[in-house]
Amino acid sequence: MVADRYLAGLEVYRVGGAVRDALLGWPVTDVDWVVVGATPEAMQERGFKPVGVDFPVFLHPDTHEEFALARTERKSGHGYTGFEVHASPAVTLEQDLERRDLTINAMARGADGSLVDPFNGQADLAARVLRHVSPAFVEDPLRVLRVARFLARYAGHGFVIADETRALMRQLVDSGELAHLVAERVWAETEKALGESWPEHYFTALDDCGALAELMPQLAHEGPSLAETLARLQRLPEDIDHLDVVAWRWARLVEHLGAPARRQLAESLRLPRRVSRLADQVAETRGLMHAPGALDGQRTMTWLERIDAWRQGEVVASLIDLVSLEDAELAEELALAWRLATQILPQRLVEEGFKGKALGDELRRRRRRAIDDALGRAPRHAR
Ligand SMILES: Nc1ccn([C@@H]2O[C@H](COP(=O)(O)OP(=O)(O)OP(=O)(O)O)[C@@H](O)[C@H]2O)c(=O)n1
Repeated sequence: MVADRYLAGLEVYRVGGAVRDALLGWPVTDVDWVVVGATPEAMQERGFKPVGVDFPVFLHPDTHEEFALARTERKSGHGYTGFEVHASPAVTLEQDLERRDLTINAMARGADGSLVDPFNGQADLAARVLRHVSPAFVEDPLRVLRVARFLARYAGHGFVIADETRALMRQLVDSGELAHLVAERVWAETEKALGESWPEHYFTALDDCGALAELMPQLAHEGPSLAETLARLQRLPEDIDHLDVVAWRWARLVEHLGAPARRQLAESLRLPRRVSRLADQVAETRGLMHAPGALDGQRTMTWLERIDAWRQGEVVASLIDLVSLEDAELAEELALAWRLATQILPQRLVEEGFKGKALGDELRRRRRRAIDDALGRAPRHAR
């Protein structure tokens, strides 16, 4: 770092997640830096590229790491955007650390390797406590979600939320400030939490402070106990791509909701289409599993149509895998039915001279016959 000519003479510190994760012995991927005593002009003269809209942040010309000028923030309106940012060469490192959310995120590492830790983040890290830095915590409603998300990341390592911080989270919820969070931010935090190792802790932490009832009332109020719902998060099909884990976990979370509640939730969070679609497909599959009576051809066809199997064949195997977690026999029937149905190729029917509506009708008829054959062969059907 000393050899870095862009930084020569600048007072810079590593901050935030990079310092925290290094102390935990975790791999550090991106490093955030704070610069003390500099002006935006000086940064640009050195070749740093300004990127911050709301506050002065610059990208390093070579490494593209983020360098933020030390700043303070004061609440000036609602929500997480209602801030007055004050960055000047006079702002100290301690002041910059003080505006941060958690003590474990409010440590800095100097160029000489020394740790700057005015809020005892290192002690909280050792004691496995997520604790707010100052009463200003309540100025940013997003922090309720951030703390819950950090718990989803660290709970398995013994971390808990400090009682006083829980009280502030509750206070933030009671103040009504959560209503000012935009859907995209709520989903962005939720999406990250769902990708963590212990996502269920995100939802229990939100439930404990009343935020779940505000942000996702359908989950807080409908259906079985939250604990029962959350137990499903760790039960996923085996073969899914790790990039799809978030969508699958979300789908498992909402599968018990009726279609209107699921739709409301998807709209209120502005879920990406692929996430809400998978949720619908999983809910349809749950419906099929819990329908009374034995599986028949009609029901199988309806399920395949509702999950859009003919156009999205790649998801069917995973849905069947999901069924197998609860009902191996049913999964076997579905797998056989699906395998035989996919052997009916539209191209063959075209070659036989079918076209237009007749083609669609014939395709459906033959697929149905293949499914009926498959179910006739399946063991349970013979009972
Ligand atoms: N609402 C927020 C957002 C960010 N921060 C501070 O800004 C730092 C960087 O934020 P971010 O990159 O979102 O989080 P990281 O702590 O780096 O965590 P992650 O590992 O998730 O990137 C945090 O450590 C924290 O000090 C904060 O205090 N309040």
